[in-house]
Amino acid sequence: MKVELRGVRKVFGDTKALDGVDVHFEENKFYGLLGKNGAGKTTLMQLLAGHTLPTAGEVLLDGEAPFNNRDALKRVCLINESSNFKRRLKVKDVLKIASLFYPNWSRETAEYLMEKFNLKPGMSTRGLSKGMESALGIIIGLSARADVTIFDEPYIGLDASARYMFYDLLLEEFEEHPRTFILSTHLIDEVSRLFEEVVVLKEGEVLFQETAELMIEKSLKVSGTKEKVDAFTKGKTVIEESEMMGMKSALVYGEVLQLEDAKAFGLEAERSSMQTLMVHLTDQKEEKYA
Ligand SMILES: Nc1ncnc2c1ncn2[C@@H]1O[C@H](COP(=O)(O)OP(=O)(O)OP(=O)(O)O)[C@@H](O)[C@H]1O
Repeated sequence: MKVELRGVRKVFGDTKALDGVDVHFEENKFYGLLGKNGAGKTTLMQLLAGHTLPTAGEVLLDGEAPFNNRDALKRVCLINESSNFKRRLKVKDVLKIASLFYPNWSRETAEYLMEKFNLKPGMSTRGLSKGMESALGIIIGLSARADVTIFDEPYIGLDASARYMFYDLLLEEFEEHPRTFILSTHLIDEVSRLFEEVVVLKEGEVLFQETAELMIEKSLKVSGTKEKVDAFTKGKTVIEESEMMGMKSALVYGEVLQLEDAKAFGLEAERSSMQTLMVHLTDQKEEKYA
């Protein structure tokens, strides 16, 4: 399923949640949707899932708007931060309802994941802990096998080992039953190995859309004497630097840079993590590194 937003604006009162967003998501690719708090990630995902209408512009799933479009919505599954199952239902009833809505629903996957997350069919949704609620959301998201599967920080309350199990399950599902995954998270380094492509939002706009590999190859953290670091970084875009007693380190971003080039300068050099890059790129006042 081809997914795109064209010139999308979404305004809430005086707040521009999205402001002229053009972005596309290809079939069967794994995307990270990143940005600081309030950047517009949830708004974008809700537009894709047809939960709301854009103020201007178009949201298109295979050329059709998802809002009020039952056929399109059956092919998209959005799992939120905490799905908040407010009604008094049993876990098995929630799964039954989901299975009736999503045409590609996999009962085997649901059963397998229930075991993995230790959820029992007879449990009442009211009595679930935050982590169990998140697990139930994840079970629905993966068992639905929707062409476009979107997770908006779905791990609230899950401990580290359950989160890593979730990432492994995502990878397993992606390999065995490819579909488009869009995952929004602030725990970037935990999951960045899964991303093929990254869409970064900043203040309601797309800062960039890039392959994860290229994003990392465009970063270089160098350290050494101030003199050598300054000589190496001259003419390059430094997004973060620090100095102490004549020694300096700098994070450079923007063009594909080789570790060997920095080492030939007598510097220590390494790639940045995606999380560190995101912190500095989205904190920049001007987008001078594009
Ligand atoms: N229903 C709403 N009513 C009013 N303002 C809203 C509403 N939904 C979102 N906003 C505002 O739109 C902006 C973007 O919010 P959004 O939730 O999309 O950001 P986000 O990137 O998902 O943030 P976070 O990482 O904190 O979840 C914020 O300023 C937010 O306050």
